[in-house]
Amino acid sequence: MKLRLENIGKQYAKDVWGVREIDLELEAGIHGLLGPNGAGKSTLMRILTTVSKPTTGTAHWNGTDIVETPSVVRDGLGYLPQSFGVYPDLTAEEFLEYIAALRGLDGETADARIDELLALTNLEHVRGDKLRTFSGGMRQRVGIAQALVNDPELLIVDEPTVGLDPEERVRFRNVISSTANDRVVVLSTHIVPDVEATANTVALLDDGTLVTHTDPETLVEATDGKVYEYLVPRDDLERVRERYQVSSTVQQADGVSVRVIADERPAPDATPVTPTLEDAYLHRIERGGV
Ligand SMILES: Nc1ncnc2c1ncn2[C@@H]1O[C@H](COP(=O)(O)OP(=O)(O)OP(=O)(O)O)[C@@H](O)[C@H]1O
Repeated sequence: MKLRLENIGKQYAKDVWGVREIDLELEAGIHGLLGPNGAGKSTLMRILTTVSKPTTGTAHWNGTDIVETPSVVRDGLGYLPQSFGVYPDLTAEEFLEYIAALRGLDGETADARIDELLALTNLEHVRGDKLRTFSGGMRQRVGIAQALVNDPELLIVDEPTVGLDPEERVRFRNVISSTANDRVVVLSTHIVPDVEATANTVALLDDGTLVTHTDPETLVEATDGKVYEYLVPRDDLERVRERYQVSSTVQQADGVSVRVIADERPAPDATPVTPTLEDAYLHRIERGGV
């Protein structure tokens, strides 16, 4: 199972490229497509889902060109778009039955699959409830269930946790984690913890180009020795921000504790700390030339 992109570029207008020169190889597992707004994630997802054609390069799914033969992707694709419309008057079960029918599953197979998916997404207890009564997080879990109805080899999930509360976010990540067996999952997001909790690899996009594609540990290791914490007077915070990439701040009685990414110790009393994926992300995005 392999998705292979070579030199993929998408040009929207003269001098306007959504993505450029993307080389990427994705095998079974969860792959976080991470980048700030405007980095090119949606552009790349549209190409992967065959909604849009690349201007340059080639994309192959298991060796078949997806531009020439989009059906190789479409037939085995599960997709959860950013804004997932639901039918408010259907129950969760009815909605999944409807999707299963659209996907051509026979009644018996559909029933078994829907039971399985409702269990996977922790929605068994509300299977008979109308979707209008569901929270945002529950809807997203229905979204994942519908994307998995045909047991797709390629699952694409676009910004799935936006607008969810922290508890739902964790729940959703757990569901995503349990879907990765024997399929390629592409999780597009600008929320680093989503990727930290689930992804086997991270493809970092910035300004339309691929900054790096590696596993999260390697990405974090590359930031080793470059993250510091120290206390600054409140009035100095702006100066620190101008000089360094600030990963976080914590207000304290005697000033602000800042966490910065810096190639050298930013102040005599700054303590080196263990980097997180968020630190590594900021480090690479900054280096990517913001
Ligand atoms: N239809 C379009 N016409 C012109 N420019 C576009 C079009 N779609 C996207 N772009 C530009 O391409 C670049 C990448 O956009 P894209 O939507 O792929 O980024 P993104 O990473 O998905 O960001 P977001 O999270 O904000 O959707 C941006 O500079 C955007 O303005």
